[in-house]
Amino acid sequence: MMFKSDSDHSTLRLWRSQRRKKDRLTATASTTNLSLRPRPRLKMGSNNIDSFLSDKSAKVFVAGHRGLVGSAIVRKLLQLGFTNLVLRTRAELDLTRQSDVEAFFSAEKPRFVIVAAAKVGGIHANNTYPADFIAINLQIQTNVIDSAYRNGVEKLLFLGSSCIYPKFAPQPIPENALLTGPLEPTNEWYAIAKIAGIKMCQSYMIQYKWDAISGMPTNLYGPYDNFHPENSHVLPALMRRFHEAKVNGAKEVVVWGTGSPLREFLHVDDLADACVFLMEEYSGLEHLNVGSGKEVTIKELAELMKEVVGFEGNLVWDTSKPDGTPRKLMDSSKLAELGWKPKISLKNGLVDTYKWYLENVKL
Ligand SMILES: NC(=O)C1=CN([C@@H]2O[C@H](COP(=O)(O)OP(=O)(O)OC[C@H]3O[C@@H](n4cnc5c(N)ncnc54)[C@H](OP(=O)(O)O)[C@@H]3O)[C@@H](O)[C@H]2O)C=CC1
Ligand SMILES: C[C@H]1O[C@H](OP(=O)(O)OP(=O)(O)OC[C@H]2O[C@@H](n3cnc4c(=O)[nH]c(N)nc43)[C@H](O)[C@@H]2O)[C@@H](O)[C@@H](O)C1=O
Repeated sequence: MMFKSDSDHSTLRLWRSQRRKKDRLTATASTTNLSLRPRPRLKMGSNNIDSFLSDKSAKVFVAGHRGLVGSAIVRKLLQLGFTNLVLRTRAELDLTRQSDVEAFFSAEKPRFVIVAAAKVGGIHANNTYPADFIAINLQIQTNVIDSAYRNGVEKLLFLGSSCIYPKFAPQPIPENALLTGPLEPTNEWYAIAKIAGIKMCQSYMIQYKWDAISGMPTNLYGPYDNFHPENSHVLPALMRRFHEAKVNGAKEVVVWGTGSPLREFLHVDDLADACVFLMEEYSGLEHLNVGSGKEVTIKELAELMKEVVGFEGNLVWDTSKPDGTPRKLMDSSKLAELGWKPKISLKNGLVDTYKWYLENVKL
């Protein structure tokens, strides 16, 4: 089965059905240039099984396993029965250090890699620390992707972000809107690093026929999010602010910007499910959007958060803070065509995340 889009580099392939064919190295003439052909000399593991899910003893390195995304991926893999996860904190392995990353891959030889380690933050952090956002992310992803390739990793999943798209991209944003216009200034440094990560995966796929894919998640939330008052994303920031206001009996809560920007939110457990799906089902050159398909204004999000947390005061809008991009709803129809859909509604996800927050976050 094959899916095609209209971009030059966008032959989407349901690789699994192809790779089950007996002669796996035979590609059709029409797909030879963009297709992924395994490199037998780099095959790892004694049983040589292609499917990610068919060997739960395969060694999987989840980079960034204590973060929002990495921890959800680890939960998902453990739930699926994976028994050989390789995990390192930043203190144990600083992924910005090339020689340390090379030594780690050379010693551990993981069979699969999911890159969920990055310098991440909300609109204020991105705007305030542009050098960190471009430099750290370029370093982490370059070191991990290159070392993974050089040490025989079979498949790697790189995670970007919906901020890679132009500020005024068509809505919902298709994958081929990439590099068609200027970026949102508040996060262009981070976006440039993420775009470089996508291009690096594509280039290794083209030159080395290596199975390095990219997923572009929309705005995420859930357990183990960053609840920092200034540097976090809007959803955890508001959860904490409303909670503290409720506990302290405050009459109002300040929310940044005008409240008019639209954002699409996806629960991180859905994202983790999508990551496993991509590892199992997808080996195309093009990055794939991973979204919920549902958007809300920041004002609607704040009202919903107020209700979930049980704060009874007023909202005050601080319009001196930036709104950022006006709208970034992603078109995730390609992923849907492949067979993946999110399950968790925003309301249910907020209720669950607030429950987790009450049980786990110490104020
Ligand atoms: N959060 C969101 O809304 C979205 C996130 N994404 C993407 O998902 C991925 C994960 O993001 P998220 O989970 O939110 O981020 P978090 O900040 O929650 O987690 C980042 C993880 O990266 C690790 N890390 C950071 N720097 C280093 C380093 N130098 N060496 C080793 N490890 C490091 C951290 O390790 P430690 O805990 O040890 O410090 C942490 O575990 C990123 O690629 C991000 O771009 C995409 C779209 C939206
Ligand atoms: C995932 C994505 O996240 C970032 O982009 P963003 O979507 O603009 O991120 P945000 O969650 O920080 O803000 C969303 C909206 O919400 C408003 N807002 C209100 N009140 C608060 C507030 O208290 N905190 C924050 N952070 N925002 C607030 C805020 O003004 C903005 O209008 C990228 O930099 C980049 O990291 C990236 O890829």
